[in-house]
Amino acid sequence: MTAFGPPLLSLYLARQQGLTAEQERVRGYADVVAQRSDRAVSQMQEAIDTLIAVNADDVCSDAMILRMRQLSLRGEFLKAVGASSDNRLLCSSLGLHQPPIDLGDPAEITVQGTALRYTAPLLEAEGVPYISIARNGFIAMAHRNQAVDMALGIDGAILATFNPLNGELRTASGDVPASWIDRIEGRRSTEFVDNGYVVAALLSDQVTLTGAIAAVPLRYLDERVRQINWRLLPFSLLAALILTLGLLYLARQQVSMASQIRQGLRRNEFYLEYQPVIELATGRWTGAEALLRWRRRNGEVIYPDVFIPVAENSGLISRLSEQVIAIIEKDMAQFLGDHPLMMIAMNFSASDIQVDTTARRLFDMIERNKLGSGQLMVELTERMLVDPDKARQLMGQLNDHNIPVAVDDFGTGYSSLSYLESMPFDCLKIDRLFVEAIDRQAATSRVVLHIIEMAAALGLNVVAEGVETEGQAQFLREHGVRYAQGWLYSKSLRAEDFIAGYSQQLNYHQLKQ
Ligand SMILES: Nc1nc2c(ncn2[C@@H]2O[C@@H]3COP(=O)(O)O[C@H]4[C@@H](O)[C@H](n5cnc6c(=O)[nH]c(N)nc65)O[C@@H]4COP(=O)(O)O[C@H]3[C@H]2O)c(=O)[nH]1
Repeated sequence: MTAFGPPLLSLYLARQQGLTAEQERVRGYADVVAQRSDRAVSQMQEAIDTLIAVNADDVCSDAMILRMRQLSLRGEFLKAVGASSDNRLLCSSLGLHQPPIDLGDPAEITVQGTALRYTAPLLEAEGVPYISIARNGFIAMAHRNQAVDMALGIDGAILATFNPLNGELRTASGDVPASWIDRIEGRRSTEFVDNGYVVAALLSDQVTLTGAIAAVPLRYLDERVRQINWRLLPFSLLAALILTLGLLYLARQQVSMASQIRQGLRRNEFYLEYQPVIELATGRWTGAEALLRWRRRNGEVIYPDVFIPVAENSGLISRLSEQVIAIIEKDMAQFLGDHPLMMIAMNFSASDIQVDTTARRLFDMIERNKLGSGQLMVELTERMLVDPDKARQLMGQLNDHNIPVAVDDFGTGYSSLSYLESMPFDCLKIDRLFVEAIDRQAATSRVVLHIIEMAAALGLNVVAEGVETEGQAQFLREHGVRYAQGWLYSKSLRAEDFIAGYSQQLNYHQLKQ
């Protein structure tokens, strides 16, 4: 499934890249339209300025008409230049108009007094409307569609100009929905996809206030995306291959770690360390948590966070749990017999809840060594309680054998108070995360108080995990927590070091009394 990621991503990227490129292209066309429109207007303005500057008494004299002809030939957009009065064309570069041609009312008159017409007729016979601007008795005309009359070689492309002040279309080479003009909304330019077209609309910032629009049918975008896709395909296939190989490698690693665990079990490479649990009020050692370690032949020590998940996924965890029980028996049976108030806690995994072989091994071991009630404790994490019926059944069996049960890493899972209430726990272990927060005055530090209150309400013993500072210990003591473990007191110790350490602290406390 993951291998589909790169090709899908490349399809998405091709579409995005294609759209950006197509929008740039369409924007370029709109730019050209605006520039042509500006050039036409500035040529018309210049022609009018030239005629005004002559300051002729007779604006339609032969000399003036000759001048008009010269001017109209000069600019590529100009079609005619003339003199007008009272909305009538008196004469132009085409000659004297007898009678004068009626121009009709202007469509707009600018603040400078320039009259604009978008449909001014020049010669009725031609029947082609011209745009014109008129000022101070002179008029200049250009072909109305000149700005948008370009051979783009794109079937179905639309070019248009509009008046940004009132949103009216001036010239267009196809159907332009009014909504395209509205989309500019106070911006200088915008690009979008609408109604089957990639559209660009912009305002000219040159001589005149002109809006320009260019639109190209979407099928050209699809073509572009196809081209980009072909270019990206080799890379996406390569990425898919690398990803697949990476996943295969990880899977093989898992498989090979599983076979190494099997080998480790055969070679007795696993051992336990014991982290003392102390009574917060006195500092006395009351027991320990057994933590599994794996020392490989090359001397490398591997921690449970690495190998426990692999053992769980490959069905090896029960064999590990059995080994833990066997090691506790070897390391601690004698010690526990000699110190009936000491307790060792071991971690159960999720599958130890599903099948009761681990529990039965534990009962046998306790019986064989005649260990006292509560000398072995089992820790279950909240996440293991997803099957509450199985969990309750196991806890019932453990209680019958006087084995207390602790809920481990409390607060990191999803248990609610009511959920916790329905499970016969004896002890609650506060996760290191909440203990760490005590010193930092973070919002999480308030959570620890709720956890303590909850445990008190349910009559549970509380052990705080990961205590590293005297400040944390003080806080926990003040709030009624009885037990703790953490580096403030001791890291986890090999069995012989734990036993030696226990004797030392016992002597210390006896001397103190
Ligand atoms: N930073 C800090 N860490 C502290 C401190 N005090 C203790 N720790 C570490 O916190 C972890 C406590 O064990 P856990 O919450 O039961 O969490 C355990 C437990 O869930 C699991 N585990 C360990 N041994 C076994 C085992 O025999 N069977 C199973 N199923 N799981 C085990 O692996 C987890 C990790 O164990 P470890 O790596 O040994 O890590 C241990 C311990 O070394 C402290 O003051 N500061």
